[in-house]
Amino acid sequence: LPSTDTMLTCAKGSTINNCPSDLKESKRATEAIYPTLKLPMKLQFFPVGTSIFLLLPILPLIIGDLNSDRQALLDFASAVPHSRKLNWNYNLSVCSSWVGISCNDDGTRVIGIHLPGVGLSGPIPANTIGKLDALRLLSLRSNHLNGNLPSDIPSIPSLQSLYLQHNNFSGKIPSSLSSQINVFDFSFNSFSGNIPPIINNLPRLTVLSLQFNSFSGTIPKLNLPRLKLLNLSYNMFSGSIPYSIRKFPISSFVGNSFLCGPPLTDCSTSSPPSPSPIVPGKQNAGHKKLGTGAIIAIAIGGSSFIFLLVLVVLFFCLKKKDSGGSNLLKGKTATGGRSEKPEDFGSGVQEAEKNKLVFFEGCSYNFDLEDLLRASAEVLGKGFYGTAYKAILDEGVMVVVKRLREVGVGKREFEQQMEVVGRAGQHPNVVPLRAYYYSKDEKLIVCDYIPAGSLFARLHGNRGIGRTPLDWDSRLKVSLGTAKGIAHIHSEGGVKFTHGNIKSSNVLLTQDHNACISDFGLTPLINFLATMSRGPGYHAPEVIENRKVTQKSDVYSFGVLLLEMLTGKVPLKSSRHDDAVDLPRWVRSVVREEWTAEVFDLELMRYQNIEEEMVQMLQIALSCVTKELDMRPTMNEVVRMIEEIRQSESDNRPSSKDSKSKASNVGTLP
Ligand SMILES: Nc1ncnc2c1ncn2[C@@H]1O[C@H](COP(=O)(O)OP(=O)(O)OP(=O)(O)O)[C@@H](O)[C@H]1O
Repeated sequence: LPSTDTMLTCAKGSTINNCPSDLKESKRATEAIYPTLKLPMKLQFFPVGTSIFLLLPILPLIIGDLNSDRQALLDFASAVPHSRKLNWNYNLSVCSSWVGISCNDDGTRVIGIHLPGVGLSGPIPANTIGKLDALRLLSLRSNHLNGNLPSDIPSIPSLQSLYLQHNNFSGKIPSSLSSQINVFDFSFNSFSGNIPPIINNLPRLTVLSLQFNSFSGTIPKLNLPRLKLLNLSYNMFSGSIPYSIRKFPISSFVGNSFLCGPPLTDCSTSSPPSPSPIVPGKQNAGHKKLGTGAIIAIAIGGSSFIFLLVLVVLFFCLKKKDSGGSNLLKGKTATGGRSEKPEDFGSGVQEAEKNKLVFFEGCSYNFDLEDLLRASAEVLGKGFYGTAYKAILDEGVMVVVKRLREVGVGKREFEQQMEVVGRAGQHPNVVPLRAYYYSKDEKLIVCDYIPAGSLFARLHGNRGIGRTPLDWDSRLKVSLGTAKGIAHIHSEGGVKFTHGNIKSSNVLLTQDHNACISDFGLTPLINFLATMSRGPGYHAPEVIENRKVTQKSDVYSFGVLLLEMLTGKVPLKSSRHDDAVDLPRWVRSVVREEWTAEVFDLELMRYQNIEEEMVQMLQIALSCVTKELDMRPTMNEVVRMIEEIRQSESDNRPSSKDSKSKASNVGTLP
């Protein structure tokens, strides 16, 4: 270290040129890290300051900040080649613009690196990622990284989730691990050595995935109370499976020839582990030489094995060719979903066109098509736009992938429409859209998974015992939310932009009944006849007669949706629902006969003092389903009218006795 005097000389100087040359670098670094702190200039007045100044250059090492995080990331990016552009530019904001980086709430530290499938290759040097001492999640899966994992990475004190699967890392698991780790995925690499006993020092560990590596030795006694998922399959473990992990399924252990004990075969019946006779080496120096017979037997066995292997590989290659590339997502029908045959999605994706998922602006996800195709998935259902799949990506991110069929436009038109759709899709009542994909044979749309199901399912599903009806307050909330979502789509997309497919299965609900509208803006992309073939339940008369889709035809469909919520009836001629009717016509006829109270869903009759609100909602619905489109309100007007229901009600909430007379007023409406 330079002498205190030299330090002071430098500290007193107002410009960097006053520093002796050996200190210029350190002063520069200090000022880069603390651009607003002029601490060194003030230190001259306080003797104690000298020692603080001495500490300054190493302070970032002790207490990291965003600048040190940025530098560590830049060091990583410059040392590790990557084929995908990361936008890690010094002039851009680390927290909002750098691909794959997430920060804490106040934007002062990097807490997540999420770079799956970005073409990272080669080894990771020490002192890069390992310096990010606030990091909680590191996902580098599905890259081409190799070499040893630097020991400073898994020992980052705050690290909770480590996803390194599908790379080519080798060497041992580092001996120092953060005690915060709860997900440890090293699968599909070339790691070797034992499972270090230190793994027992991870009390929070819930996932330990080490499958498809070259780990060997006996499995240590694992004392991990929170462990939910364990996979040690396809390694070279030997000996008996410890009691503490025998509860895990057989799939957790298969592929380890010398491993025994439940759930695999009993140790007494399986052959004891023995050194490999095939590759005699140093370890076998003390063992008996093999006889000629044994060598011939091994040779015959070996060549049969290779022959079989070639056959299996050939079989899979042919199968792959057959299905157009099928290590793709296999759906399983969701519980309660339609019982159709699961399909592969992405089966038409050309190899050359992979990784061209286009993310909508503001989307912080960073996965690629291959991640989607590899993710575990289930079929949610089949609509007329195509099949919807729920896909769970590695970090637990759930998305819905819609595989569009009957797309009747070219790539440019598709992309232009997606631009508008992306712009219109940013609203709390619109399902967040994340990405799309277009190729000759495959068109996909990716959006968030909304957990509590659709309005259709809540209104008409599970009519049996244990059903919880959707109460009136929730229906009111859903009506307003949906109206706001559609109004937003109309105003953001421009006058010609329509939703085009408003119906209760396209209104998705969050746990607290916040409504999100989905599947909008797709009508212009889809073959119109395919659209119409689904029945006229929600379609305005002009859509059926003249194929005239406008924002006013959306208003009509929304009116039908309101009637569906008020009556509990399905607005379709459906063989599967007995109470499916042409709702606007039926409601009008009942109201005309002044039996308005009869239209309401019996399930709503148990709630007190809601008739006035229901009647007001019925008025709004009927104004939306007016045959003359010019007489229909705009969606903004509909929002205002629904908002007024509660405002007027909060002043003067009527008793249920008034309902009969109020209900009869509906008959005077258009
Ligand atoms: N983002 C999502 N989150 C949760 N469930 C969804 C999501 N998108 C669709 N679903 C559900 O998946 C099922 C199939 O949806 P899909 O949109 O493909 O068909 P649909 O709504 O029945 O018809 P259409 O194609 O006309 O919109 C429906 O039950 C729908 O409610």
